[in-house]
Amino acid sequence: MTEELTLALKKAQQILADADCLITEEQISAAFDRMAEDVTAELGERLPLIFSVMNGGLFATSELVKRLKFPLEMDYMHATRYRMETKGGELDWRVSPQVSLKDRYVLVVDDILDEGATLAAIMEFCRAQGAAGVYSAVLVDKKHDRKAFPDLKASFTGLEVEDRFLFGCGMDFQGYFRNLPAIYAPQGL
Ligand SMILES: O=P(O)(O)OC[C@H]1O[C@H](OP(=O)(O)OP(=O)(O)O)[C@H](O)[C@@H]1O
Ligand SMILES: Nc1nc2[nH]cnc2c(=O)[nH]1
Repeated sequence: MTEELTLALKKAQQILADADCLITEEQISAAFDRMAEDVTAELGERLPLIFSVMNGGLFATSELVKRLKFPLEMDYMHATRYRMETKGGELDWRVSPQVSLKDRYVLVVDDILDEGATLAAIMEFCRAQGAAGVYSAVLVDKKHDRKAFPDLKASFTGLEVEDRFLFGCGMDFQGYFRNLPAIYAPQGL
């Protein structure tokens, strides 16, 4: 490995060693079980189109769909507004859905609803495309009063979490740790 990569590895290892685990793997798994039950009750007979919001939504989508035992279709979209930062900026639409949403029941899956600007824009886009019903599922909803509009909620929420910068379960810290099966907050953030 290059010296640069070795340094990056050591730094990342230290961040993880110092981080607080806020939600355990067992709690995450139980949350996905509950969400899957609720999604099945609502969409099990609707042949839904499930969209993963890349990159953060990949983990949650995988965990959710493997618990859904009914016919559905999967696709993805890519919108980002945090990039390598811990504060959100303008929403950058990188990939729009490539399939028709007209008359379809759509479920948008993401890792986190924080301020909600990302999800709100995606939901509006899906409605404008003529979807018959637009639903959202997020693994975590961050508790604070900075939502894009009051009472903004996902249709299906796994867990509520305190107002700290999070990583794990799809969420990255400086590009790392999306793979971790539990949720952490770095020291000091
Ligand atoms: O509720 P908001 O404040 O809008 O934030 C939530 C969004 O932020 C993260 O994406 P990010 O922009 O970091 O892109 P990524 O998924 O590629 O990491 C996350 O995956 C959500 O899509
Ligand atoms: N990794 C990460 N991405 C986010 N996007 C919005 N909030 C967060 C957060 O707490 N962590």
